[in-house]
Amino acid sequence: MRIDIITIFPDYFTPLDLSLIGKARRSGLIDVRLHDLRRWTYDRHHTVDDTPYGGGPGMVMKPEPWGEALDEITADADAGTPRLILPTPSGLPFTQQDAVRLAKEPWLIFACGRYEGIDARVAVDAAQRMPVEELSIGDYVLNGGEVATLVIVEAISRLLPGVLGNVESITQDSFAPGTMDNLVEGPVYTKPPVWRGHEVPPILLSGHHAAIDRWRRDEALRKTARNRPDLIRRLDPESLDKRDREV
Ligand SMILES: COc1ccc2nc(C(=O)O)sc2c1
Repeated sequence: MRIDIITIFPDYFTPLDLSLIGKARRSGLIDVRLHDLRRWTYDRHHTVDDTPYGGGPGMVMKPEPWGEALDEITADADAGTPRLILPTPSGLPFTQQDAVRLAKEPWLIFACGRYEGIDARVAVDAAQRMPVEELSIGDYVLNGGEVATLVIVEAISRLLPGVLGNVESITQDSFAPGTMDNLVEGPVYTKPPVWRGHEVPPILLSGHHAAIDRWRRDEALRKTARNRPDLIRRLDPESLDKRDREV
């Protein structure tokens, strides 16, 4: 997968050099390219923003640098057609299902807004040449799209074949499509079996894998009901067995 990130703060993305994603980049599994938006400005101050039409507080990102940046980056005709992701508080909620869907894309471009946002015509103009998605990582506002892009890129990249050593862990993730659809993970434990008087639930030491799987699902249902009743309401009743309904 190729990922282009356009930002006025490229240094925000040094975390993508670390850990499993950094390893995947070095092995060529993921091709991440950072672009400083100011490269497409030509005044002395490399201006990327201006006052909003209609008045109001703050500044809006000018369309010209974005248009030229997207033109140049997407001119790479051999790379196919990218999907443009615009992180914004007003976007559609980004979910694990979106991560699974976007992990199948060959080429993503992230446009990191700052200030009050990017001139709306940038998305309209880009949509004439590629799919465009406005996504939000949550009901709160950040100072820009960089942190949201880091979150989305990590959620997607970890699903790519070869990035995580243990593929099995993906299927047990919270929200993972399939058995964990709309469920959060229950508690996890490791050695020692007793720590400060706190015992690991004996079932986990029993070696009875079917019973352990059942216990884990029970705990996931309990934790989801406690912390995310909104997800419980979304559960497909058909996906619940008799035991699930008793939990
Ligand atoms: C101006 O660009 C922004 C500002 C805040 C913000 N908050 C996001 C979020 O997903 O919460 S994305 C995003 C982009």
